Amino acid sequence: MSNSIINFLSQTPGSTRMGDTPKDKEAANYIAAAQQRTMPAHLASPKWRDLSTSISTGFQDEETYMRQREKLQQQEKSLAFDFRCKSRATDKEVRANSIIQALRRNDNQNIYGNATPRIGHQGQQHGRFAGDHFLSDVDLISQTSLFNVARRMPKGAHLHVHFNACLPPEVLLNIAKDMERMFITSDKPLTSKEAFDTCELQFSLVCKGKEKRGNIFSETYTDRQHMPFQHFLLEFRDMRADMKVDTWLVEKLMFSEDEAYNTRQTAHGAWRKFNGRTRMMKGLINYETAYRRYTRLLLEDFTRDGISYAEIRPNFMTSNHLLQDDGEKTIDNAGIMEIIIQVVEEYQREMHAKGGFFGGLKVIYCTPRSFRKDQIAESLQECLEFKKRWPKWIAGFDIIGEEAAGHPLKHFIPEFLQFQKECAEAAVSIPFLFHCGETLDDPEGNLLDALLLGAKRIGHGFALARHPYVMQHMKARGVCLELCPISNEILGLTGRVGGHTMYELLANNVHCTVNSDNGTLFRSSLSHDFYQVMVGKADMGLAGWKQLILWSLEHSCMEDSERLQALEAWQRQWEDFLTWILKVYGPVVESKDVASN
Ligand SMILES: O=c1[nH]cnc2c1ncn2[C@@H]1O[C@H](CO)[C@@H](O)[C@H]1O
Repeated sequence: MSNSIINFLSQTPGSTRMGDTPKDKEAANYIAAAQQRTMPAHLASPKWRDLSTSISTGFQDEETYMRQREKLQQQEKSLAFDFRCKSRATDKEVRANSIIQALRRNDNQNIYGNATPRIGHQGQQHGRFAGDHFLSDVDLISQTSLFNVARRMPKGAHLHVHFNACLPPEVLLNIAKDMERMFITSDKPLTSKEAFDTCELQFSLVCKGKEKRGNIFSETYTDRQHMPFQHFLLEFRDMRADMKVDTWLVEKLMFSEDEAYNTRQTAHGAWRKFNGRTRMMKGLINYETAYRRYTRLLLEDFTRDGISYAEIRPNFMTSNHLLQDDGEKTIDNAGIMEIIIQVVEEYQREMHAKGGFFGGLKVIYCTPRSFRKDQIAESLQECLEFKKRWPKWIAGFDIIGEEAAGHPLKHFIPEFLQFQKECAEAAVSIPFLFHCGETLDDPEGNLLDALLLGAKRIGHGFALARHPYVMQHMKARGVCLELCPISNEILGLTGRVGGHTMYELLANNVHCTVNSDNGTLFRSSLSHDFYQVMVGKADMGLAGWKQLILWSLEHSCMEDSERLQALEAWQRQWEDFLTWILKVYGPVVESKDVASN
């Protein structure tokens, strides 16, 4: 570089140093020192006090070079998010992790390696691999041993799950089949193959005499006329001999591979399909029988999936109440809370009687971000009332819906501040658990507002990696992220899990948890999200999974006594899980290793 350029770049004329370098150095030392403080004492190196000279670059021989390289690598590893769990791993955990890594290799060879390659552009063949698009791999995933392990793993707390979209679609469709007053509507008559493919269906329970009937399969069908669901099921058979009605309905509710990943799909396009599906779910869940059964089945599903505590997000709207089964009377939001509480308490009693454990469930009061300010104020009021009435059951408050399309957090600042004031006066604590940064770049500054509003956790936070200053503040405050990797992939933030920003966020020691968001629509469960987190990076292991689980318990809204109980139960389950891995997969892996030696 010529001297004149150096002088131009430099703040100090005549200096050979570039511009802000001394300050950058100071800042780098400062950050490294801060990170080092969290490192175990035996690994802390005093040389780190000055980064620019702590590592020499002139080496006389390869051996010295390699020693320095090794040291640097060790120091970097010691800053990794999973280092604490790795360095404290028990013998059993070390063995279980080697088994898990061997299973990953076996799956790559036996499941992905043996599957027929796919044909791409101009006939190019693409081999199958773990970590490819989730919906491309989902059938292979269920055949892998790693997924079997993920399913069996006790996962602690599930902190981000939308209550209307967490169980397989068949569940609500089957309940609806028995409802006499259940009607189906469509935005167009189903008179062509194209109409079957593109129609948007909705369901509603309508009381006697209030329906406006029509036949969805007739040319004259219009204006979302109601067709009894039971008639629809019978007539569908005559219309489509090529397809079972159950299959068709279930497929309507779930994202397909081509829909999510075809080259022309966009994040906004995926959200339009997503919103159509949540509208379809709405009428399937908003009546008493469905709501009760769904709550119960969800608890059973949590137990099967190794989840021992959850904070669920029902969508509360003052304009949208639950119906009684005849479609006549409505049940208000307080009635919804009562149903949830009854069903959960009953389940806990049953579990307890069987010698099992379910650590409980709390509700995150959610309301749409598309609401007007007065509606948000009303929702906040109701949330506060609920907290006073059922202190143990309300975890926090959140606003939901597509972030890029609805109101940003800053739109509601006066309402949020007023709410905080009223909470303080009532001596109750209702943390904000805001959805934000569920975008590539957070153009509206929602992450910043979440920080200023004192949010306890962030739903998603995908964009946080691009905001290092906010990120450092969040770390300092102990804010935790609720990652939803499969959701983010399907809703267009990353092509494949390996490109998810969680790996950068974790590398920066941001506390994170793993969550499923809307498993119904994504063909997934929490086990699938844990699976994806593992296969997204080669260096993920059991210690990483464990740290994410421990953070889920630590950052949940449980009371300390509840948390302690949940942690103790989880520790017992974790030991059983390790024993299970060693027993079931130890012999398989070890005999294979012997065979390949
Ligand atoms: O990832 C998400 N971000 C924001 N809102 C969501 C997400 N998933 C679901 N919902 C919202 O929750 C309601 C029930 O499913 C839906 O209305 C949807 O907009």
